[in-house]
Amino acid sequence: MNNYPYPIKIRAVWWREEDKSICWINTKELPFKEEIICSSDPGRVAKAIIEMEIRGAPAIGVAAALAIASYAYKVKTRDIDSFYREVDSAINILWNTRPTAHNLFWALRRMRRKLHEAVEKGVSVDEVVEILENEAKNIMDEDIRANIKLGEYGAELVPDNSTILTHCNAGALATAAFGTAEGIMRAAWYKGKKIKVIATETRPVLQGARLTVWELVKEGIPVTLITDNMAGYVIRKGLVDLVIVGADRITSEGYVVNKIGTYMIALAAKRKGIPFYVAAPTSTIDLESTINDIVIEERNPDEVRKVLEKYITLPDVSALNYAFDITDPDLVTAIITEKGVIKPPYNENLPKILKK
Ligand SMILES: CSC[C@H]1O[C@H](OP(=O)(O)O)[C@H](O)[C@@H]1O
Repeated sequence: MNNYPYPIKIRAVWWREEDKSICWINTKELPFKEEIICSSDPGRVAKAIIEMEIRGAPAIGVAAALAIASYAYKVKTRDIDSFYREVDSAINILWNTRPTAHNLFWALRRMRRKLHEAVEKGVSVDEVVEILENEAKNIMDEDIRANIKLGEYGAELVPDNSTILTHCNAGALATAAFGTAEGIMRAAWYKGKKIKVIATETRPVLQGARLTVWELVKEGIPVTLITDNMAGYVIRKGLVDLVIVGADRITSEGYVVNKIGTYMIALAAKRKGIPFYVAAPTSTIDLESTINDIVIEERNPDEVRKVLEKYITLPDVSALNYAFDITDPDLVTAIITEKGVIKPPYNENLPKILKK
């Protein structure tokens, strides 16, 4: 299952064989505390996703799949119809955690399909449990391999001695391992390219300051932290050679849904004439969706009113908290996936690459 071509130093979520549970690093506590939590309770995993202990589109999908496989071991009934109902209700709990990342629904559809197919075949509960475990582990392993593959494709686009700006965290802490945007940085670094990274802090949850900085320091990759509102100036000043970000959903037209603030960075990159790359496994791409189907998660406004749980404004002031924004296809230089680098026109080229 393993033998990956690069060292896997950080994982966001993983399977614990001894008790068939899902484990995760609680990203809310990073960078100052590395807390590991394990559970077989889909409700507890759902809470972890909602409260962003587990976050990042691919990581959310892998976590949901592992949670279903783990819960299946704990269901007591041997009656297949009751078993189906219990596992299906667990899928619904995880389905309703966060609305934007396509990977969550992509992973849960795979688990539900395996469950349905197995029950239709009339296999025993024990056999269904094993099928679900295998599917969840495949989803996790496929994610890691996809990140490594897209990392290698992307590394070819990274000039030696270049400075990459990234937003939020699309790293090992947003995926099963290795990362997407940070996966490209890792692959380039392992291939000996002398890269530097500028990471935005990424208000309000500070994924950049807390997670991307922590990840890149652990890898020994030079990283400089900036505030979100510095991004435009450092690009204008010529300190950035290329931008690489992750994605939570990519529509059939090539609209990219990503962390709030991505759109402004894409506009600045376009104005400066530097490449703006989006790194995402194909599990992020939803060819069935258009811009009209995008749901932008609105989170608790207190995340905006506070920094690290301390109010920075009047507690009852009105506040908006959009977790994501939408970047137009014409601002995206290329979409880098495990199946290759996709160039515009995306509405034509996305289907071609996904059929490969
Ligand atoms: C590798 S995709 C990571 C993607 O997910 C993040 O959002 P969140 O931290 O709210 O889950 C962000 O949009 C990243 O680009």
